[in-house]
Amino acid sequence: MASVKELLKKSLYDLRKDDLKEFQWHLRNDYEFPASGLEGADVLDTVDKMVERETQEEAVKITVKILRKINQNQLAEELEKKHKEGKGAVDSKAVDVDYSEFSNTLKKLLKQDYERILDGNSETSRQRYLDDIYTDLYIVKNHTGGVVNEHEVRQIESNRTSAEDTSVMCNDIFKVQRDTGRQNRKVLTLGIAGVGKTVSVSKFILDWAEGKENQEIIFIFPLPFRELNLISGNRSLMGLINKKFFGSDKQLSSLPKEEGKVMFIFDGLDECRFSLSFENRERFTDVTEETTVDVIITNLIEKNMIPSALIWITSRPAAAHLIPRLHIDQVTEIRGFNDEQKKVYFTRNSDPDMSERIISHMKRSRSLYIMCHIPVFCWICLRVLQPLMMIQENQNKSPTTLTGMYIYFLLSQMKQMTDKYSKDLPQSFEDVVVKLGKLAFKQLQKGNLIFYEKDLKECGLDVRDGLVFSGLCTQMFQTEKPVSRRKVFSFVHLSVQEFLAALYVLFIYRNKKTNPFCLTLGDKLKRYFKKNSLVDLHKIAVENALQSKNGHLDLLLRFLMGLSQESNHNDLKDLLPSMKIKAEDMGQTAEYIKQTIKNEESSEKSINLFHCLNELNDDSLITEIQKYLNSDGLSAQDLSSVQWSALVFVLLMSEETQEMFEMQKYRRSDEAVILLLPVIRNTRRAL
Ligand SMILES: Nc1ncnc2c1ncn2[C@@H]1O[C@H](COP(=O)(O)OP(=O)(O)OP(=O)(O)O)[C@@H](O)[C@H]1O
Repeated sequence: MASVKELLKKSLYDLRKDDLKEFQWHLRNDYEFPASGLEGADVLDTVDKMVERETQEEAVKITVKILRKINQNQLAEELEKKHKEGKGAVDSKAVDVDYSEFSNTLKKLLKQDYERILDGNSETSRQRYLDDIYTDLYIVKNHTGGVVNEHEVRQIESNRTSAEDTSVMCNDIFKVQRDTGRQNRKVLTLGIAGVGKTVSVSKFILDWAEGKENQEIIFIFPLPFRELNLISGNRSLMGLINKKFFGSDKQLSSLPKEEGKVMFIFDGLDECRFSLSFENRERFTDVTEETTVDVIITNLIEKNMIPSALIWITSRPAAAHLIPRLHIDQVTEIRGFNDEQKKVYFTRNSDPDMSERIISHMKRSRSLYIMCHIPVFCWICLRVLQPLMMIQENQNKSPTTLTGMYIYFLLSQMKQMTDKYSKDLPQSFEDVVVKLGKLAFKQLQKGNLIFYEKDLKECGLDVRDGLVFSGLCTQMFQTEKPVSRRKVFSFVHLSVQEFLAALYVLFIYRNKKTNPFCLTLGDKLKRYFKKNSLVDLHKIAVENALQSKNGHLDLLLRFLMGLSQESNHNDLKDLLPSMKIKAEDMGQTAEYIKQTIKNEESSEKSINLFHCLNELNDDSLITEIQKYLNSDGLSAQDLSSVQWSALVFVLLMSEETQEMFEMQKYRRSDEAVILLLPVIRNTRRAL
C-alpha cells in the first residue's frame, strides 16, 4: 500500500509546471503556508512541506480541495479514492481492535448519568432511581408511521388499544422480531408529550450499561437533539463522541464496522432547531472530517456514515415527517399506560390503599382517567391528590375536572415555592405566573414547546425566576458535561403550558377587557375602540381553536372555559382578583358552543367542544342523548347532527364501550360507520 507521501507525490507529478505554481499559490493564500518555504519548491519539496505542517489526513484533504479548485478533478478523485482504499486496508486490519476498555468506560459513565432521573421533569422534584419508578409502557409497532396532524391529548383520547396492534417491549425493539424474523436497524419511536419517550430511552441505556440487556452492542451513544441544538461550528463525529463520552485522556480513534455494534440514540426530534435536509445533499462518509451537526446526523440516518450502526430516533408525532419514511425500518409508538399499568404506577409511587383511592377518584371523572394514559399526568395527579386525600375532610374537595386538577397543581407549586423561598423572592408568585402565562401563550401560538433565555426575557422573566419556579417551567438541559452552555427551557408538560396560556388570556381580559388573540393591525385598532365582553372573548377563542389544523389550541380552550367558571375563582383570588363572572354570560357561551357543534363537521373538534361544555357544567345535550340511549328506542335516523356528536362523545367517555362496542345497536350504514369511527377506533372489540 502506498504511503500518503507517495500518493501526494504521484498526484503533483501529474501537474504541469503552471498548475504546480497555482497549487502552491493556493497553499500560501488559502492555507497560510509561509511563502519562503515554497519559493522555488519542486514537487518533492512541496509534499515535504505539506506533511511537515499538517497531519497526513489533512495534507490529503487540502491537496484534494486545491486540485478541485484548479480544475484537476480527475486527479483529485483518484487521490481521494486511493487514499480511501489505503485507509480501508488499515481499518480492516483493525477489525479485531479491542474496544472493551472503551465500552466499559462508556457503560460506567452512562450508568452514572441514567440511573437516576428527575421524576416529572422538574428541578424541584426529586432525583429518583429510574428502576424504582419505572413502570412498563404500552408500546406498539405502528405501521402507518404517517404524520399525525392532531393535538396530542386528543390523540390519546381517540387512539387507544385496538386489536390489531402488536406490542413490543422497550428492550426488544432492536432484537430480531418474532413476527418478521428481521432485526430493526433504524427505528422511529413516536409518542405525545410526557408519554415516556425519554424514560424509555433511558431505561434501554441503563439496562445496557448495567450489563442486563442488548449486550451484543459495543457502544451506545445518546445524542439528544436538545444537546445537539447547542453545538455551533463544525465538528467531526469522532470529535463529538470523544468530547462528550471519553474526555481528553484517552481518545477513541475508530468505531467497530460489524453490523449492529454501534448505536446512536437521537431523543426528541421535535426539539430539533436546525434543519435536516435529506434531499440533494452530498454524501458525507468521513467520521474524522469536520462538518456541521446536521450533516453528521442526516448522513448517519441515511447510512452514508457508519452504515452498520443502529439508529433510534424519538419524536412527538407532529415532527415525525422531518425524517422521510424510506430511511426508517420500523415505526413504533408509545401509547402510555394501559389500565393495568396505571394501577402499577400509582401503587409503586404511593401505597396500595392510596393508589386504590386515587384510581377510584379518577374513574369518577372519565376524562381525567383517560388522561392518566400519560405518565406525566399521573405524576401531576399524584402531586395533587396524594396530599389532599391524606386528610379525611379534604376527600370531597378533590378536583374532578381537568381545570380543577391544574388549579390545584398550580397552588401546590405556589405553596412549595413560598415555603422554600419565602424571603428571597424578587417578585410575587402571581407576577411570575402571569409572565410565565405570557410566555406559554406566545409560544403556543407559534407552536413552540421549547424556549431559550431570550424568549423568557421578552416576557419579562429573569432566568433565575425560571429556576425558582421550575415546578412549572423547567430548565431542561443541564448535563454534567454540556457541549455548550446555552440554556433551554420548557414547561413540565405541554398541558401545563396550555393551562398557563389560558390563565394569561383571562388575565389580559380582566385587566384590559381585550383578548390577546388579535394580531393584525385592523384587529388591534378594533380592539382599541371596542371593549370585549367575556362572551366575545370566548367566541374568539372558539374560532381560533377551530381554525387550527392540528388542534394546538384545543386544550387551551377547555382550560379557558374551566377557568371562567365562578366556582373555580375562590382558589384563584390572588391571581384574578375582582373578576366578576355573570351566570348569564356563561349561559350565552354554552349556547354559542352548542350552536357551533351543530355546524362543525370534524368529529374531533366537536368532541373538544363537548369537553368545553363539560368544563362549563352544561350537560344538557348529554342528558338528552342519554335519555335516548336508556329508552332503548334509539332509531338513529332521527338523530340530528348535534345528537350524533353527543352520542359519539358519550360512547367515548364510557368504560364499557372501551371494552366492547355493539355498533349494530345504532345503525348499519356507511354514514353511521364514518360518524362512529372515533368510537370504533377506541374500542377493543367492535361488533
Ligand atoms: N415508564 C415510566 N414509568 C414511570 N414514570 C414515567 C414513565 N415514563 C414517563 N414517566 C413520568 O413522566 C415524565 C415524563 O416522561 P418523559 O420525559 O419520558 O416524556 P417524553 O415522552 O420524553 O416527553 P416530551 O415529549 O415532553 O419530552 C417522567 O419524568 C416521569 O415522571
